[in-house]
Amino acid sequence: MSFRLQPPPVARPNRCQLFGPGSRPAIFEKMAASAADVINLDLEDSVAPDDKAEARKNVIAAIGDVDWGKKTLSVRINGLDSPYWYRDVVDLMEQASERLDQIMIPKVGCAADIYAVDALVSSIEAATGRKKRIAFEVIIESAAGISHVEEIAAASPRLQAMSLGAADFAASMGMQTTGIGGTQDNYYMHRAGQNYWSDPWHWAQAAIVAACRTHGVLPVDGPFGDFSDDEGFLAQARRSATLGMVGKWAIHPKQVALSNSVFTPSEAAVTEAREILAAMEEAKASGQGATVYKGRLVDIASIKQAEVIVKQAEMIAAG
Ligand SMILES: CC(=O)SCCNC(=O)CCNC(=O)[C@H](O)C(C)(C)COP(=O)(O)OP(=O)(O)OC[C@H]1O[C@@H](n2cnc3c(N)ncnc32)[C@H](O)[C@@H]1OP(=O)(O)O
Ligand SMILES: O=CC(=O)O
Ligand SMILES: [Mg+2]
Repeated sequence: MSFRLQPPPVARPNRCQLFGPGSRPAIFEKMAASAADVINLDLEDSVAPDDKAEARKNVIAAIGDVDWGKKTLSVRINGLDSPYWYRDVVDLMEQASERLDQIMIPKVGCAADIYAVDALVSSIEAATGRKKRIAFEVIIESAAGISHVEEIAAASPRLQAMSLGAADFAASMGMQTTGIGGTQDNYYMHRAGQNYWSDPWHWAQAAIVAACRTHGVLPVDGPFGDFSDDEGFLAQARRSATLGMVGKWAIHPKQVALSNSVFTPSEAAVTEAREILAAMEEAKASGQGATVYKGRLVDIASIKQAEVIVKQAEMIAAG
């Protein structure tokens, strides 16, 4: 371990982030009744330009009026390249109730983007005397965002989570696809007459996880557009969980249970992790740094691996 310790991220469940357009208030109660850990009311790309002002009003009213329970309540503002974002921030911070937890900043390209929003939010917090310090989450969804991912992860103590936005990311990178996440037909290796599909999102996800883990931010997988394809969603989510991501977006309510099922450690995984910890306790008691569990090596690193799963399960249970 480096002399500089890896900071832990915020301890709250983030297995699924359910999105809904701010221009569709009829679904807000349904979002609140869902099993998602995080709710993202959207002012950005699911809202048409003519509806931006109305969506902002809907969202501000719903933050105070709807019972969001214990969920993390986040609003996705418009991008800093738009004429809408400053008004999103000012109105949310001046008019929304203290129930608002978080602001999601889309299409971040560098640390200065977060600095700009932080300066505005900090000033309004001080001027209005808001008690709850607003947290930030960001979306990495551009070539600039992924190129500057580490400085972005380190940009503000407000930053709690970072998502990969596969749709805008693909567009910004010039990728030849209109699919949002998941397997891409033309991304395969060929050998001996067989095609083997590979994962075009993997490198960006791994970069995000590394930046997040370095700076104590939750890494999250973004949208999977084909909400008729449950198996495709599950495969994408399982790859993300295996890489170290803690959750995934749902762009349709049917994806919430799928995401929760993947990002909640299974009973079997938790039992095995506890058994590894017990085996290592026994090994330590007899002066050993390594031992054998079910025919395989476990050592001091295995304690940390097992603790990831046990802590995640305990944090979710505490809820
Ligand atoms: C690339 C990105 O930026 S992704 C993030 C931005 N995108 C979004 O926020 C889109 C979020 N999703 C949606 O807007 C919608 O789910 C759509 C447009 C994809 C589909 O909406 P619909 O055609 O209404 O879906 P469908 O008919 O299957 O809905 C089934 C039920 O779920 C409800 N529902 C639909 N979407 C949502 C949602 N996001 N949250 C909660 N409930 C929802 C519907 O009202 C309907 O309820 P009912 O059974 O009581 O009538
Ligand atoms: O905002 C999300 C995306 O995939 O783009
Ligand atoms: Mg996007």
